[in-house]
Amino acid sequence: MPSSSLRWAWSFVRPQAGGLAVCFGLSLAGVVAGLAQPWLTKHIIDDGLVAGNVRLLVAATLAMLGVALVSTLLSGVIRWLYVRSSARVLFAMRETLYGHLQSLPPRFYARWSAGDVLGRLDGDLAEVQRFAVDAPLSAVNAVLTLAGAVALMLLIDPALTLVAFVLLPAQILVLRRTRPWVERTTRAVRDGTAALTGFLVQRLSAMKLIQSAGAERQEAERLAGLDEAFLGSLLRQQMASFTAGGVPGLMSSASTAAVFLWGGLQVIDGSLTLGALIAFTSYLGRASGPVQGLLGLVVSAQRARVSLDRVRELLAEQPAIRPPAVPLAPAPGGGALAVDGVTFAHEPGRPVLRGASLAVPAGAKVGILGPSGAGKSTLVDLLHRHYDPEAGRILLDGVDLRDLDPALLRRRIGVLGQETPLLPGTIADNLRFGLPAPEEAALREAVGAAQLSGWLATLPRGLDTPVGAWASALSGGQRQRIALARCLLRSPEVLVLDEPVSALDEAAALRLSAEIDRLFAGRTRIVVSHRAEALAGCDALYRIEDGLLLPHPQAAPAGRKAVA
Ligand SMILES: Nc1ncnc2c1ncn2[C@@H]1O[C@H](COP(=O)(O)OP(=O)(O)OP(=O)(O)O)[C@@H](O)[C@H]1O
Repeated sequence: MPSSSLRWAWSFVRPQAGGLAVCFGLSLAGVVAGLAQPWLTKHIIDDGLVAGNVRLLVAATLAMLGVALVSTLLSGVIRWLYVRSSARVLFAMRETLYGHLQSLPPRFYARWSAGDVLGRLDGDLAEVQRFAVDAPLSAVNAVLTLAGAVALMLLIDPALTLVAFVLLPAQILVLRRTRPWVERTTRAVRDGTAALTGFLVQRLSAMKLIQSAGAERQEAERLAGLDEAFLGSLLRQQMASFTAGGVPGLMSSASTAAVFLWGGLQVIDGSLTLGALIAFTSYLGRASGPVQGLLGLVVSAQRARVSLDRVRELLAEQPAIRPPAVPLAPAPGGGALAVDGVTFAHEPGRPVLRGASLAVPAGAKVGILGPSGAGKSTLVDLLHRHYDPEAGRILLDGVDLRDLDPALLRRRIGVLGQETPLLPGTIADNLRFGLPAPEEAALREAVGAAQLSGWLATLPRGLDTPVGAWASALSGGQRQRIALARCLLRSPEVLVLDEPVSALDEAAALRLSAEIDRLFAGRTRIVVSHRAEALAGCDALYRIEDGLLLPHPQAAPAGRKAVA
């Protein structure tokens, strides 16, 4: 495993080192208690039963009971401490990864399937955490048990101990040979899980389309096809893991059989007591667990390595913007925007904007027209600093967006887009989303201005209606109005409207546009649309053509009402 990956995993384990160290210490006590039992068995048989010593028999049996009690208590405490530390490691990893995902641009979310990201955030992280925390604990446990058991076995019969472990080098060799196979098949299973989760996430959100298109059977068959492919990789991975674990396991059983044969012959000729053979085989049983465990750790290390690589692929994705080390204070100016020679490409060599320029005076309403795919949404994303221009700059009141605190910039420039995503929670939660704690009065005012009051009055729980159950029951207009109220609550200096009324019928679109004009009168507005009539009433019109922003003649049909 590359050392940088291990360092990354270790940085999450280190803060839990205290709790884990206590686990290690208690495990040591547990190992000693575990190893005492076969020794007591030996005394019970040889010195109690065979010698007819009742006092020793009772004492040793009581001691055995005490040891069992201590072992049980210790394992309870260890489990509690272990789960607490281990879960904290997983949570810290997941929170770090989620923080990173929050810094990634829309481009990332367009390229990666939700299922793939989820798979890495869930299954892969859990695999890494299991290895990072379980492995050291099980390794220490296994090494201590093994060392103790082997020492006691050597004490009982050195030659028999050699017989017990003669196949160990062969077991290690099998594991080394099967390693690439296990890794390859594990990656295939992880990828298959991601494909399945991705399929389900996409299909569940497009169920209405599937039903309308009558594609239920076709989609069910697709799922069955994915399941079939997944089963293939799962079986291959299981076979690889089985071979890597099962063949050495078989060798262990052969060693145990040899010990019984050799040791049994010694008991028959009187050179070994029956109690000693029973204790020896009991230690061998206790030692073969750790040997299997240590060999199994190699397999789980291989699986963790695949998962760690997959997690680090996510971490390697770069944010598109870097916040300034010391943000500049916003300049007073009332929201004048300037796009100055901006060039930007989503993919190398295919610029969407090439030297585009535009000046929007404070308080003006400017329309930007462009056919589908011209780069309108890309321009909006640049204005909201989801990306930075490759060349040129965008200025808000004369300050480069790159010099402003991104959170503050996104508060000052509001975007009302085509999509109006709602999060689980109440309607009020959705309105307040991202704001510290707006006054109740401000909330009511925004609701009134967005003309939501009438509709909310018909809901038994009003603003406290949970959106989760309702989201899909909300009409396009209701969603748009929630988005508008959310925007009003944030009171941006500049409002960017990216086809915000495209989901509405013409009459509703006209009404909402007129309201937006009234509510944001005097503030800078940029309206983006592919329809010229949606841009009537603008102070100036531009069109996006060949990556440039060119002045466009006012084209609203005479007598038509202004549309924002
Ligand atoms: N994440 C992305 N990766 C690669 N190319 C992209 C990405 N997003 C947009 N593009 C491309 O950039 C170009 C401009 O897209 P954009 O979404 O800005 O156009 P638009 O004018 O807003 O179109 P529409 O009116 O259909 O929304 C298109 O060719 C699009 O395919």
